[in-house]
Amino acid sequence: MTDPTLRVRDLDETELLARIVPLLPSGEGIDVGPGDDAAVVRAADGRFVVTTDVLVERRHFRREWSTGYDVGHRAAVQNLADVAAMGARPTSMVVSLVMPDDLPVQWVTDFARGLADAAPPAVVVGGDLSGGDVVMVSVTVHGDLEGRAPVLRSGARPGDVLAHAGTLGASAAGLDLLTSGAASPDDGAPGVSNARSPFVAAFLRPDSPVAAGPAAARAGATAMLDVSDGLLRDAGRLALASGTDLDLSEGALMLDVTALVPAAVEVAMATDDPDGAGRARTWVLSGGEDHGLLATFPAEVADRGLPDGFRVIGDVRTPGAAGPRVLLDGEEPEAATGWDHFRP
Ligand SMILES: Nc1ncnc2c1ncn2[C@@H]1O[C@H](COP(=O)(O)OP(=O)(O)O)[C@@H](O)[C@H]1O
Ligand SMILES: Cc1ncc(C[n+]2csc(CCOP(=O)(O)OP(=O)(O)O)c2C)c(N)n1
Ligand SMILES: [Mg+2]
Repeated sequence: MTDPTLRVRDLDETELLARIVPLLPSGEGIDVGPGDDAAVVRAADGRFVVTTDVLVERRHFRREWSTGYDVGHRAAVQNLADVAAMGARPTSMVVSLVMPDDLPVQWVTDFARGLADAAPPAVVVGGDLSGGDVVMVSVTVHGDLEGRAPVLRSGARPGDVLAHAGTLGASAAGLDLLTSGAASPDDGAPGVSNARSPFVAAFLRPDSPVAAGPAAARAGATAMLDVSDGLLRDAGRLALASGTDLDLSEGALMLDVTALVPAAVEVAMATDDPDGAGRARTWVLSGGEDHGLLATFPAEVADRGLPDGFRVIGDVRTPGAAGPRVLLDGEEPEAATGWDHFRP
């Protein structure tokens, strides 16, 4: 265990890297890993998938709530989900970390451990360190299409089924539990938080069904994306790209809503809100950061059986005069809200 009083400013960059790099996952297919000016990674397919996302302190996480381990885990998962949503297998990632100089070194090594636990099947081949006023993480992940066509957002066709793999609303429930003060994350072991509430855990360390992405592609998924900003908002993006309507079934989402009712009641009690249970439905429809996979499949594929983890939550329809949009049991939802960085 690192001395908890040791700060990033007590070490130089080389010493800090010497503590981080041995913790990172390495593996096959890498000709040059961390330590040179750049990495060299083999790309068997002749193409590679690449995606990047940032996490910014106070915008995506708070250090009072998230340990370094949590942030490392989340940074990996958020990016792996984007590769999976193309139908690809994640292979390698580069990770950049900006941090204030009073950040404990233990936070940084916990970050590396969280990253290492969530990254597989991807390995870490490099990154960058810099000082800054807040903690900021940028991850770029590469993926292997294994000879298949990528699964785009634009391929849904009327008659396809709409399916989802992963959880819906649990992360948003966890965020509201923490924001309202109904739950606290500090009941875990130091370093690796061990939140007692499964919802808080879902928020701090989301779990994306990464292997379901390539499985969906192999099964013939026509379109796919990961749900980061909320089901209605992200489904709207898929509908627009495909030029179709997507009709969600309220009944198919009932179990997701029911699972969140205990959390909704806790938040309602903490905030004196009489419409407590209504929150559960809002979390399912508009909560983000669960990083489940939303995909469309031809009806024949659904008849034969969808890949593991996927279940039908709606269908794809010819758009009406209003243009491509998302419906709930055939009706326009009251408010298609979700996360937007510039118009919250
Ligand atoms: N600064 C940027 N420069 C170029 N392309 C960008 C930039 N920011 C976002 N994009 C692209 O816009 C699309 C949507 O981004 P985003 O909403 O972050 O996707 P996701 O939710 O999958 O992470 C992606 O294809 C992304 O690569
Ligand atoms: C402290 C804090 N407040 C609010 C949120 C909620 N939140 C922040 S970003 C976001 C949406 C997903 O992030 P984004 O950067 O849009 O990811 P992308 O769509 O690019 O994958 C949500 C729901 C949070 N995670 N942490
Ligand atoms: Mg993004």
